[in-house]
Amino acid sequence: MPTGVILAGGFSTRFDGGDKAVAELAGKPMVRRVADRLAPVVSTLVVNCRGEQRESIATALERYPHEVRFAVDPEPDAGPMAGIRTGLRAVTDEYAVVVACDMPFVDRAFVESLFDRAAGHDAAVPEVDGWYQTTQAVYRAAPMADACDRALERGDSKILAPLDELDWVVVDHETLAERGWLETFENVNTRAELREAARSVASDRRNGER
Ligand SMILES: Nc1nc2c(ncn2[C@@H]2O[C@H](COP(=O)(O)OP(=O)(O)OP(=O)(O)O)[C@@H](O)[C@H]2O)c(=O)[nH]1
Repeated sequence: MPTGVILAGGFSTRFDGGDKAVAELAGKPMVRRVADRLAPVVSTLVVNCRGEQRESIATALERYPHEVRFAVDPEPDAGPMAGIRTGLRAVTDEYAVVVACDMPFVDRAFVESLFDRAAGHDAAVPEVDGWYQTTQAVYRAAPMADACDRALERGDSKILAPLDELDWVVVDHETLAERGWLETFENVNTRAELREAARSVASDRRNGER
C-alpha cells in the first residue's frame, strides 16, 4: 500500500493563536482526523512539520495503526511546496497521497480514485473551481521531490512550478461534483471555520455518517 503525507508545517496565522494541526475538531485533533481517514488506504504515514510541532503532533497520533515518520522542515516557512518536497523525501513507496492537516473531511474513496488515476503518471491533481488542489493530490514521490528541488533552486516556490516538468493528470471539477467529492477539500483556516466544521461533524453523526 502507498504512503500518506500530511502537511502540517504552516504557521496557522489565520487561526488566532495555536497550531491548527492539533486543534480539536469535535474532540479529535485535526491531524489525527486526517490520519484516521487515510488509515484504510495507506500503510505508512509521514508528517511534515517544524521541529517544535513534533511533540504535540506525535501525542495526537499516539497508537496510530501504522508506522509514523516525521519529516521536519530543514528551513521553516519555505512554503507548502517545500513542505511537499520534504514530506515526499521521506517516502519509500512509489506513490504517496499528500493531504493538508486542515482538510479533516478527506474522503477515502476519493483518495483511492486518485491513486488509480495517478497510476503510470507522476501525479493526479484535482481541480476545483479552476484551482488545482495540490495539497490533496497523489504524487510519484521521487520525481515530484526532484522537481520541487529544481524549482526551489531556481527560486520558484509556486506550488504548481514542479508540475511543469512532470506527467500529471487532472481530476476535473465536473467529475468531483458528480461523485459527491467536493466536501473532501473543505479546509479549516479560522476558529469560525473550526466551529462550522464541528457542526458538520455533529450533524453527520446524527445521520450516522461520521
Ligand atoms: N512545510 C510547510 N508547510 C506549509 C507552509 N505553509 C503552509 N504549509 C502547509 O500547507 C497547507 C496549506 O496552508 P495554509 O492553509 O495556508 O496553512 P497555514 O500556512 O498554516 O495557515 P495561514 O498561516 O493561516 O495561511 C497546510 O497544511 C500547511 O501546514 C510552510 O511554510 N512550510
